[in-house]
Amino acid sequence: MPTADHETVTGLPPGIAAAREELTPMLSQYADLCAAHEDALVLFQVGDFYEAFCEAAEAVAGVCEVTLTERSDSTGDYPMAGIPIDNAAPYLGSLLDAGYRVALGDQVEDAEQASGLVDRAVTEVITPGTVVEDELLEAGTTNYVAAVAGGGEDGESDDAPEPAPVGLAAVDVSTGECLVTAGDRDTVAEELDRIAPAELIAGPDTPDFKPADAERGWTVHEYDSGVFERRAAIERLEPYLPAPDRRFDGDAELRAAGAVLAYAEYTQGDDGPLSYVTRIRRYDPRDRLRLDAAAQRSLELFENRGLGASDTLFDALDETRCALGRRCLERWLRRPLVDADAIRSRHDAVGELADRTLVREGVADALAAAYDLERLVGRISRGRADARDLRSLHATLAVVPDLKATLAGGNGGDDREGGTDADRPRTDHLRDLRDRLDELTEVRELIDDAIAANPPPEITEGGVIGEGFDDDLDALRATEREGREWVADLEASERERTGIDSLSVGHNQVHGYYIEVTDANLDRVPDDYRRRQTLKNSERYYTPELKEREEEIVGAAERADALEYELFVDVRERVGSETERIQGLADAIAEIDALRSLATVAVEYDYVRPEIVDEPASDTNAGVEIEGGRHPVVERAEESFVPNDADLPRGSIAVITGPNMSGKSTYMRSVALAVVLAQTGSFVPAQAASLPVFDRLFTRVGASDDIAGGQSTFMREMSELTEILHDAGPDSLVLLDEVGRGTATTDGRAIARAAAEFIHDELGATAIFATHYHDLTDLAAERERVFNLHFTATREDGDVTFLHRIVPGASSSSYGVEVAELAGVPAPVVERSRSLVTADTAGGSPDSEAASEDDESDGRDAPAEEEKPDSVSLREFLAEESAGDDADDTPSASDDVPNASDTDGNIDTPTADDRAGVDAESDLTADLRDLDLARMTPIEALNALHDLQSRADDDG
Ligand SMILES: Nc1ncnc2c1ncn2[C@@H]1O[C@H](COP(=O)(O)OP(=O)(O)OP(=O)(O)O)[C@@H](O)[C@H]1O
Repeated sequence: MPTADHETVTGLPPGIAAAREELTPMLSQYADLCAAHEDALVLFQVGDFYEAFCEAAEAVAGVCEVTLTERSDSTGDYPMAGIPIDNAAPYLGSLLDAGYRVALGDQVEDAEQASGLVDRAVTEVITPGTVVEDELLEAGTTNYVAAVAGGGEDGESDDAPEPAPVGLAAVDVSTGECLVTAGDRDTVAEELDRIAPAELIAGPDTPDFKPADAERGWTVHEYDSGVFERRAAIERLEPYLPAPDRRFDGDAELRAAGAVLAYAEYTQGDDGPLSYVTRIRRYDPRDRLRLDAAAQRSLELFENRGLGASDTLFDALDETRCALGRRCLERWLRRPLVDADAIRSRHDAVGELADRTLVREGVADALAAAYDLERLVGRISRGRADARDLRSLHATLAVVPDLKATLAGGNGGDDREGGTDADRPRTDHLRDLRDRLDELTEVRELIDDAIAANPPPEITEGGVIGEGFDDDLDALRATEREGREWVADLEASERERTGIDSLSVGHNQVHGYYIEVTDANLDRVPDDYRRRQTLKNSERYYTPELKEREEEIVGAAERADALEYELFVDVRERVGSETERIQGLADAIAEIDALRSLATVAVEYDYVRPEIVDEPASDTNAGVEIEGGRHPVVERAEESFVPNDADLPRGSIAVITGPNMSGKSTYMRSVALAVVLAQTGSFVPAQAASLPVFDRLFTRVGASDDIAGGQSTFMREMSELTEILHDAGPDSLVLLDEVGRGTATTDGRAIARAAAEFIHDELGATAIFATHYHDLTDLAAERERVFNLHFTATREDGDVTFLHRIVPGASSSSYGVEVAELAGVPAPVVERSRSLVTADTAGGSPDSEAASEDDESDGRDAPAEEEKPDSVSLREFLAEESAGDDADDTPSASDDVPNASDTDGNIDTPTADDRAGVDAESDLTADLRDLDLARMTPIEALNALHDLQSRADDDG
């Protein structure tokens, strides 16, 4: 994230401003462009370089690591730094990375034809969110610029019962995709995190949105407040869609959409509407499974900070063959579906492609030749495409007939039934996609006829238009060709005519064609030779005829080049007029590739189609039922992954205990990932699965598992918990992994318990709660829909083997000391820990492992440990805490605050004095239980805890 203050080097550099009155015309032109682009660093074309001057030059030299030179003219010396236009991309990339917007001040007039100063204008403003240069964009990704806007006066009326909605609009300028939505502040913040724009445009009444994850954060850019106004937004949007004020749900959406398009147009040279933004898609975030940034991060959907960067769910699913498919798959995974029929429809298609191996492989082969149509069509409509781009479009269109035939079973057929081609594809979904494969025959033929098979990268120097496309061009080329042939024959004919064997015919840039005769033969030079140039040992001549031919050749070549350019631009525009159809084709290809990718993964990694149960939660408690479920990413890294079942009725809470490293986190993530996969349209890694449709997925993972910076980890943990307790409902799936671990154990376990009770009693969400606080397993006895699960490990001669198998009931040992030993903690420390644990547990509970094994026969509803009274005193809490179940707790700052257990020193054997405080502590416990966590801000929660802790100290 850029942090530098660029004020001194965007807009007019102070050094130039100071000398403004006496600048030469060229620098004065530079100053004008700078003044008109206050928010950008202007790069000014001088010949083959983009130059910057004064302070801007220093910035360019520093960021791009190029030499700072000086331009001297009659008015003074100016620092100058430049980057080569031919190889500008890496330098522009560095400037964008450093947080700059860059305005390209190009020469817009042929330098040779200009009389006086060449005209220059800003043709493009390159910004992190609107960059379109292929070299600066990652293949197969999206790059959004977003704008957020309030609803204006209407939405902010004091009488409004609801908080004013916030509008959000995002455009990918490289592809033309445009999304618009609105919601309350939290919803929009979540959507922003999901979209992860590279750049955010802020208006006058825009709330301040900070990225949840600094590494995926955006650059915020304050932009002209006028474009956020309602009237301006309507005018801006009119060319894109008729009656825009009736097409959006409220002014907030309208203003955001108007503003983002205004900014996008500005960055593309302010040439008016972007013709390739043909579909402005409104959506409601509630129509998709809501996965906030914390969930995306902890489920490692797109990034994995622990393992290698490629070990993410997305990578595990990505078998796409083209950039279109990759982008589509990413979109799907960021926004899984919540409509059961839509989910089943994708499953149908994946199932069909999984069954029909030849079709799947045929489609893969065809798609491998597909280029990124979305970006191609963007370049074509922007008038930036070259002849090679049109050829790439042609190559992509050429695969469409194959793709259609393959999907119809014609090119590969049906390996299962070996039947005829009738009525294929079998599923509506694939049939519909096949029908949407527009062959665009006219466009394909036009490109094939017009554009040379292997055109050069330049479109102004000829060679881009094929033979036979245009009669005038063919005639010019014929003239040029004949002229050259005539010249090629000239040497032989002149040698014969003059008898000079050493006579030669040549050409150079300055003098054109010439006939060269050495000094020894000058006496034989015919009368019609005219002298052109004298060299050391020879003379160069031309003849009137040679001159005439030369003019013919040069004239024909020049006119041919100009004509080719005109023809090319015309073809490009004709192709551009089909933008919408090409985008429709791109969408269909993208979906086919994404579905094929999911099918390939399903076959290769043995996934199963999940049954989707979509009765409302109130009608059935049918919840998550998974047989032999696996973690899609971890299973690929483990030699032998142990599959586990999951049976989670709606509204139930599974409390999972077990040793460190036994697989608790992996298990709960497997369940959540099965839900995400199923709702994305994918099959799931399991032997069988039946899943409800969830509308939101929340995760809260323990502090030590969460390395994201920013807030204090405990603070962050509490903010996320607050959000869950506010927003989760009966259709939510909640994962809580070691909640409370970021603070002192006493506080942590109190929060964990209170949160679990609240989720059960008030929210009715389905939840999995992994914890080392073993007393949480009591909840199974106290609450109807809470049950215990645990992971087992075997201990032999002090060695621990993790079985990674989940079984009903609770476990009480965390094997923390053994894990510490495995990790290489020095032997004396391990031994001392062991003796402390033994001392603490002496006279304590029976062998808890044996107890929990017994519980297995009781099924999941049986409480695993001894029944405990409803209300546990703080003293008992503390005594339990000492039972060695939290040996892994990360020390935190708050651990330093003395609490009852710390000051006591011998917590297993309370003294008489201690007992005097029991009543007070019971009050404390009651107060603790009474904390209404869902309605507290994190700060209030912290203060309350601090207060309780101080009272515990005073009482003790
Ligand atoms: N079902 C499984 N089969 C095989 N290996 C597994 C399985 N589950 C987990 N593992 C392995 O065990 C390691 C630890 O798993 P995980 O992080 O889920 O344990 P944990 O119980 O949550 O540990 P902690 O309590 O210390 O956070 C994983 O990194 C993985 O390599």
